[in-house]
Amino acid sequence: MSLSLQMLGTGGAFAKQYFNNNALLSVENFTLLIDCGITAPISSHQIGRTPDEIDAILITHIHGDHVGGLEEFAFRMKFQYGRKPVLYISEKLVQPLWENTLKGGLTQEGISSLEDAFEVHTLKEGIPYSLSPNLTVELIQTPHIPGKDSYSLYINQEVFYSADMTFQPELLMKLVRERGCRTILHEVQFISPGAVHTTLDELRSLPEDIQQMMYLMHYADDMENYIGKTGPMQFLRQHEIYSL
Ligand SMILES: O=c1ccn([C@@H]2O[C@@H]3COP(=O)(O)O[C@H]3[C@H]2O)c(=O)[nH]1
Ligand SMILES: [Zn+2]
Ligand SMILES: [Zn+2]
Repeated sequence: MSLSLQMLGTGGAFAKQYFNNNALLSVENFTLLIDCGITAPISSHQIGRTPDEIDAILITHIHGDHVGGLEEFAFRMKFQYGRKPVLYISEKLVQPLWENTLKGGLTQEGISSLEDAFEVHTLKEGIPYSLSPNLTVELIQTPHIPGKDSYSLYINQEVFYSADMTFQPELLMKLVRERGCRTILHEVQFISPGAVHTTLDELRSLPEDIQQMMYLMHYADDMENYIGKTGPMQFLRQHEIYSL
């Protein structure tokens, strides 16, 4: 069963030419929104998608470009569509997402916890969960900011979707050599050192066969300057529909 991918945005946190790096992943009649950043509402609007068409949201980590659109999403679902959005999230992110990101805006009569605003499904790392009959997602914790939990995704045991993360060549090699990974959607930073992200130079150091299965995302506004400089790796384009 092939997966359909449409990025709501492919930009890094400070990009202005591209929306936040959020993805619509569809299989059969089920659509998952991977991260819901500040620009998710305007980007969805531009492609004519409304919140009620999204069956579930999954959050990788708590930065604005990944969670900044959740307040609007929850309020629209409550007041325009009369129901709670389904939210898949690491058990470790529930408390910080509510206490540090959403509590201020969403708290009112009838809403005093994350569960009051969303139908929350907590996920443990390392376990594939069935979100729909043809979609499984496994959280893989990957390093981003020290002390801040962040989770990449292993989708249907064949597609790796990186959260924001530092370069983890051993993980990528293991996924491809031992776990059947055939497609990698990876964040990229053009300027070294990566610090909290993975650089283009680091990705270019991977074996050629792994670069061939890689699409680049979460990039800066000068992406066009790097066309032709990424070896076999291709840039994902926002709003284009890919069959994975
Ligand atoms: O220790 C830090 C924390 C943050 N930042 C910047 O803030 C951005 C937050 O969103 P992001 O994770 O997509 O990208 C991050 C970086 O651009 C950083 O350079 N070093
Ligand atoms: Zn980010
Ligand atoms: Zn981040």
